[in-house]
Amino acid sequence: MLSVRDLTVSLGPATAPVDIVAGVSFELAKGEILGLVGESGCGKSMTSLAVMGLLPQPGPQIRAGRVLLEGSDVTQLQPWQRVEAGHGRMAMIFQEPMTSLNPVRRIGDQIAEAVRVHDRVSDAPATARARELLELVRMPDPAMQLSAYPHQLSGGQRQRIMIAIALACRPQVLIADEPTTALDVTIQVQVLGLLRELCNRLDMAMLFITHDMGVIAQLADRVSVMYAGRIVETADVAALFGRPRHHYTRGLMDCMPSRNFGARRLPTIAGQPPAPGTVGAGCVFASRCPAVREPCRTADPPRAEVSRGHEVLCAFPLDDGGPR
Ligand SMILES: Nc1ncnc2c1ncn2[C@@H]1O[C@H](COP(=O)(O)OP(=O)(O)OP(=O)(O)O)[C@@H](O)[C@H]1O
Repeated sequence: MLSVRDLTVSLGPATAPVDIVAGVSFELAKGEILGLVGESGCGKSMTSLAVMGLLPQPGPQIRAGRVLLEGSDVTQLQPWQRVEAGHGRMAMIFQEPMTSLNPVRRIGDQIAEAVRVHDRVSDAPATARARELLELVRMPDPAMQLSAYPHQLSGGQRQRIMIAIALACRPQVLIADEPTTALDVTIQVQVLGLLRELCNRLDMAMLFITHDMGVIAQLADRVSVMYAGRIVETADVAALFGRPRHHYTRGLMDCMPSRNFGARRLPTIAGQPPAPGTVGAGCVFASRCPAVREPCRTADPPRAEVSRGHEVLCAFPLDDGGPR
């Protein structure tokens, strides 16, 4: 459904670009959920905005690579140009629904507006579809919610409204950028359950961005781990959590509270990721890697398929990361 190949997003002039996303590739099949996980600043949001055609302007630019939606190259098209050209549909939801919802317009009007734009229908069918969308995202009493204002809803309900608006274009691919981070844990579980159900029911693919390994474990089918603008490991969720092969992935797992029950202090990965523009030759993780060897500091690591569907960007991957 979606194929991203060698995507590179850069800041600065073309003569001296600073890469904030460097050669990112992934594939997303119908109905599949791919988790994109990594610490703050590693380039998750820039990757998703580049895929959507929504990079902030002026600012970062796609310098290389391709975004293929059902085989059509949409790399340089704005979202509305994609729809007009019949290149399929993608939608995105963000962390804080209040920054996307208009506080002085009723929920029904905001959903119906999205329906009118995409389906080119008049007010009555748009409102009927808005109600259907509220039912689809399992809002209680949809008829009444149509006339509510955003401030009358809880955080979880507002995120359901954003999902309803995103579904108005009948997306083949939904990109969710930390949509549950601001919600408390019980509501988070409900919204994650809803997203999973919608992917199954609508055969919709989802790229789910988070810094939370626990959320990935609950929700995703496959996971890509990102570090300093690169995808360093991709695998099925079971393979990645059961047998991580990149030293960074192992480090992230070692930091998970659920794996350190009762510990007085959580382990950390010493050091900081390199700032964009300071990346030199060799592996980007070399300065923090507990297993670094001399070649890692000078030669770019190879991308190897260590088992079927399990890729790792490392010259000396872990081979003993069995179940822990
Ligand atoms: N509009 C912008 N202009 C210039 N640089 C930016 C812009 N937005 C982000 N960056 C930089 O690009 C890099 C990647 O940022 P990005 O927001 O994609 O990271 P992230 O992994 O999504 O982090 P977070 O989880 O904190 O959102 C960072 O170094 C960030 O400082």
